Amino acid sequence: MGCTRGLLTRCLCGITGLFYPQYGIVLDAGSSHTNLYVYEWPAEKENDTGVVHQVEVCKVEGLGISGYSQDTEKAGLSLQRCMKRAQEVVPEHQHRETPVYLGATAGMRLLSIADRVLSAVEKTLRSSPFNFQGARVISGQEEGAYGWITINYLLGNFKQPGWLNFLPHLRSSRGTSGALDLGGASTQITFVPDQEPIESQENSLHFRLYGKNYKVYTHSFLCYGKDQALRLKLASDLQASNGSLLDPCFHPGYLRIMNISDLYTNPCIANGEQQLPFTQLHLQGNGDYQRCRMTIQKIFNTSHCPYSSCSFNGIFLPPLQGEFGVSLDARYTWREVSGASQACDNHVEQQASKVFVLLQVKAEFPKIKEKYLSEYCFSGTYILSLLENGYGFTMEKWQSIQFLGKIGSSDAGWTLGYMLNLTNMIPAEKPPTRPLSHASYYFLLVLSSSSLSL
Ligand SMILES: Nc1ccn([C@@H]2O[C@H](COP(=O)(O)OP(=O)(O)O)[C@@H](O)[C@H]2O)c(=O)n1
Ligand SMILES: [Ca+2]
Repeated sequence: MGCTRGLLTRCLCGITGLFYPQYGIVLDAGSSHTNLYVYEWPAEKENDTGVVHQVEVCKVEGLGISGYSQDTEKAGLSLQRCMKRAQEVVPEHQHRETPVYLGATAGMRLLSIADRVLSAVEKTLRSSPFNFQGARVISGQEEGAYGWITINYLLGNFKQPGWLNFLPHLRSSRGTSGALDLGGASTQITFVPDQEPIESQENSLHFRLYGKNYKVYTHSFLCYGKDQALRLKLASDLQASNGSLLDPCFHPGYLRIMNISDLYTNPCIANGEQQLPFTQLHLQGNGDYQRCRMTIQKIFNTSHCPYSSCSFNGIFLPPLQGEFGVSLDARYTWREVSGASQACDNHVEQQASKVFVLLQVKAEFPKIKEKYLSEYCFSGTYILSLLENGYGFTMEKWQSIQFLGKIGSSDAGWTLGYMLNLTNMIPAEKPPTRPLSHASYYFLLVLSSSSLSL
């Protein structure tokens, strides 16, 4: 029964709706795969007693939507199973009022025909019984911002009134936690620096949340997610090869043949192809952690910095400040490599070296897909290089990194922050103790950059 049919039905739904939990759905269309999240919160959100939390994650089978550029219809069809799952999770009488958002990240930022893929995806989402609110490619800055909001919302760092505070030990002692997101095609770093003002305008965000102002630094490195970073590395190594590569970032015995044209199919690698006298790359692993780090190092250009301090490629990075939560995807690499969710310096180094041994014993990892297993050596080493050499997490700073999977029942990715924003669930001002009769005080998210459209 839908809530729009008939006056009596509408009245009943209006009254009972006060007591039903509410739902929102966000699809995270990443470069490598899509996840659908269902969030739930108590209906009475205006007095802020409730907490928005994740009740379901459905992993879409197949490729990320940007992988269907040759057959865009399939991008839409691939989502159907998870949309059906969402229909089971959200009670039927609430389908029509439940908003659905799709946000696509770096894979789609790199795709010239992203609009065509989005149209196919929209077709599927519109045909669902939910209240479809739009499918779009979010900017790297938004991805960083929403990831930061998610982590701090879930940790209770905004000191939201009525917060359940079920994880007091993770709550940041210094106000807010920084957010690190390590994806397949891009990586984001977002935190509140001590240093003010933030030297570069495009890295600067301003928020007013629960009556407090936050000046936040963020940067998204397109092409420096681990899948694209591997391409950057291979393209760089190839320049000095004859088409055969002995690669220290793959385990001994590993063989892969790649078409050079496939390697050069995206904007991350510019114009190198024409100069190469061969059409295929023959890659042979000869795992060596130290040498792997050296080859990875080449993709971080640290030769110039127009600011007081930089990460790499001339991008401003203020001194690191406070604790950092590493979101979702790095967890995969981390969990299997180290078996621990907490990182610390020496331990990290040893574990990364161990990858090479572990990779030879596939039987130890029966559940891991071949693709991920074969790239563990590169992935683990790349993440270490990025954090240490790219962002400057030195030995003592490692203590400040927490590898997060879930906080409570919710994944620590950008999607929750995205939904909180779009459903006006984060107030700019502290809500008064007595509920207001209207929702006008909700939400004022002021972002200084013009490129960020919220
Ligand atoms: N079991 C898994 C699942 C994902 N992953 C990796 O996690 C990353 C997820 O990135 P993503 O698809 O969200 O890409 P972005 O669009 O965020 O850059 C990819 O590099 C996947 O290969 C993994 O290493 N192991
Ligand atoms: Ca992602």
